[in-house]
Amino acid sequence: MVPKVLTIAGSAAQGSAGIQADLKTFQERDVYGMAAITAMVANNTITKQGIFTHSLEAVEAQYYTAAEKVGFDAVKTGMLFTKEIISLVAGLLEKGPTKKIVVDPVMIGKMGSQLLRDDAIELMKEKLIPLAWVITPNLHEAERLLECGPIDTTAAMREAAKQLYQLGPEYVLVKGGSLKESAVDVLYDGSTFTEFYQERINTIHTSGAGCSYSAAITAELAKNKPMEEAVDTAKAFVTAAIQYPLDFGRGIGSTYHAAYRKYGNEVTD
Ligand SMILES: Nc1ncnc2c1ncn2[C@@H]1O[C@H](COP(=O)(O)OP(=O)(O)O)[C@@H](O)[C@H]1O
Ligand SMILES: Cc1ncc(COP(=O)(O)OP(=O)(O)O)c(N)n1
Repeated sequence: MVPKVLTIAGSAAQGSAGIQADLKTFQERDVYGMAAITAMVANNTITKQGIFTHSLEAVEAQYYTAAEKVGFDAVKTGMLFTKEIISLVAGLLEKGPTKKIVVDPVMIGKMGSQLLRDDAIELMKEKLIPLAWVITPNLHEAERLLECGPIDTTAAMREAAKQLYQLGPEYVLVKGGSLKESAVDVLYDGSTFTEFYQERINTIHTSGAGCSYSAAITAELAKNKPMEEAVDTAKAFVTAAIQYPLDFGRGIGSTYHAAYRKYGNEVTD
């Protein structure tokens, strides 16, 4: 039986991020993907149509449909948007079938949408992050969670990972996609740091990188891969997706989810 995974996240109508990125990634990584949609984001770099949330009842109903009919071996959360949705999702996952919970604390999209309300950050720290197997903040998200100044070196990322670990997850993965020199991510398990290094690829078309990375980690965890191996595979997957991006000719384009399958992970200049 193929491993089964659920994403609880927002829909990104333009296709590069959110639920759309998660499901494409799950398919590429050969796991059975399911989705409970929290909100619909109808924004891109050209047009801003808005964000439309689902009711709590609708989010819960989707969760139970996936959990009861199919079940899941790992789950990830993405855009949760409000305190109310965070509270609901934390309650569901606390009683859920697996501890393999990947929390991507999505806050602001690269196209400028606010995907988590400011007044929801505290609850995310209190209720959701302590349930996580791994959290995957980017540098901005780590700064907001810790209410600290700029995290812009690998030394600062290590310190941030240590402090975030105090919130209760089993692992912290701080993503350095916005570092100037290189794209290094730092994994911390409470005692050991592991760095995942990649030279910076010169492109603006990285929309969906974070979602696809955490979705790939979720897929590998569902296959019972240990955390380091899961992150290593996911890093190769997302690196290929960034190296062969989709440029739609207007604004920021998308990471390409099929790239790892088609071209492997040989990064060329
Ligand atoms: N230009 C780039 N070149 C290579 N890797 C990148 C680049 N931008 C982001 N990454 C990698 O993509 C993954 C997602 O990181 P990041 O872009 O920081 O997340 P988010 O999309 O949540 O902001 C990380 O592994 C990061 O190191
Ligand atoms: C609906 C929705 N969810 C999450 C994101 C953020 O995606 P991410 O891959 O972390 O980053 P960018 O897409 O902003 O590069 C999103 N944009 N939309």
